[in-house]
Amino acid sequence: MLEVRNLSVIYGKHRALHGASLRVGKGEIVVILGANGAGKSTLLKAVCGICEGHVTGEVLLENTDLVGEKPHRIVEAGIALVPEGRGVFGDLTVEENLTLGAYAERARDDEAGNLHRVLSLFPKLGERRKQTVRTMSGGEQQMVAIGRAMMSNPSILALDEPSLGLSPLLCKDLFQSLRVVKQAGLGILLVEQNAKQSLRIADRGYLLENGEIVHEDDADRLANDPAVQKAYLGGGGAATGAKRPAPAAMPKATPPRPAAGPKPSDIAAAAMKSVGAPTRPAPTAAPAPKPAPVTKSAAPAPKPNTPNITDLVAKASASASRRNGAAPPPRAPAPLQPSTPSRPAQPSIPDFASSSDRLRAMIEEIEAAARRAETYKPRR
Ligand SMILES: Nc1ncnc2c1ncn2[C@@H]1O[C@H](COP(=O)(O)OP(=O)(O)OP(=O)(O)O)[C@@H](O)[C@H]1O
Repeated sequence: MLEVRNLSVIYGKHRALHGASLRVGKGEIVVILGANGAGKSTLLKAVCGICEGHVTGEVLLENTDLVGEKPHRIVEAGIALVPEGRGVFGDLTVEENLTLGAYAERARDDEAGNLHRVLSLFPKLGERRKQTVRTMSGGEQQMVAIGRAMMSNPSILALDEPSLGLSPLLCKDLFQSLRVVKQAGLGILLVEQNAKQSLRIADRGYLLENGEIVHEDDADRLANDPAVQKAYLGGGGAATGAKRPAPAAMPKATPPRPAAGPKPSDIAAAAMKSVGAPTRPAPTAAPAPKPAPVTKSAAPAPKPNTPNITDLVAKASASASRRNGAAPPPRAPAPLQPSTPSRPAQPSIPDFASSSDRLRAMIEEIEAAARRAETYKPRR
C-alpha cells in the first residue's frame, strides 16, 4: 500500500505542491484530477523520485519512506512510472521494449514469468512482439509503455496522462487495459485530464487545485458532484476554470490564483461606466428567469432609462479623444433610425430592433476589443 503524507515540492521560490496526502491500496485505481498547472505531474514525479524540485514529506510504500531515494531504488521498492509521452523506444521492437522494463533487480529473477504475465494481460502485445514500436498506433504504444512498466513487477503503477493524444476509441481501450492491470492486484495512481473516463474506472479520486488537495471522494460520488461536473466533466464550466468551493472537511480554502490582469468583462464594464451606460449584470450560476412571453398584439414597452446609442457613441468617442489629446471629433449625426436606409454607416454595430440590443452588441464589441487588447503584442 502506498501512502503519501504531507508531500510538498518547491521549484526555486515556486511552491508547486503543498502538503498533499493520499493513499493507494492494492487493486485500487486512484485518480488525481486538476487543471493545467495544478501540480499533478509534480506530485507523481515526487512519488517516483524524479522531481527536479525540493521535495519534503513522506512517500511510504509498505511503511518504508522513499523520499530522497534514487529513482531506480524506488522502482526496486515497487513503484513503476509510465511517464507523460510514454517514453517508449520507437526503433526497438515490442519485445525489446518490454525486456528493458525488466532491468530492475526485483524483476530479473523472473523475467520470463513477468513477460508471460504482461503478454497474457495484453494479448495484442504478444501478437506484435516483433513489431517496431514506432510503427504502432498511439494506443498500442501506450500499451507497450504500460507493459514495460509492469515488467519491473511493481506493486504500484503510476501513470501520467496516459490518454493524452489518443482518439476516443483508443482511450476506451487504454482505460480497459488499466482495469485489467487493477484486476492483477496492482494499485494504480493515475493523473488524468480525461475526468469522465478515468472516474469510470477509478475507485477513488482526489482534486488538486493550486498545489493543494482540496477534496477526496469515491469516484462515483465525484462523477455525480455538480461542482466536479462543472469543472472537469464539461457540465457548463471550462475544464480549467470552475473552482470547487473547499468542502467543510478541508480546513483551508484554496486562494484563487491571482489573475494576470483585469478580465475583459471588467474592462468593458469600466468602459461603459465611463460613458455613463448601465453595465450588464454579472452572470449568475442560476439561469435568469425567462421573461413573460410577449403576445403579438402587445406594443413594445418603452424603455425610459435606456441611453441613446448615438449619445453613447459620441460620449465614448469624445472621452477617447480627450484621453489621447486629439481634437474632439465632429458631432455625431442625428439620432439613428434603425430602419432608415440613409442611416450613417456604423459597420461594427449591427442594425438591431431595439436600442438595448444595440447597447448589448456594443458591450460585446467592447469586450472583444478588450480581449484583443489583452493579447496584443506590439511589433518590435
Ligand atoms: N521543473 C520545474 N521547474 C520550475 N517550475 C516547474 C517545474 N515543473 C513544473 N513547474 C511548475 O509547477 C507547477 C505545477 O506543474 P505541473 O506540471 O505539476 O502541473 P500539472 O498539473 O501536471 O499541469 P499539466 O496538466 O498542464 O501537465 C506549474 O506552475 C509549473 O510551471
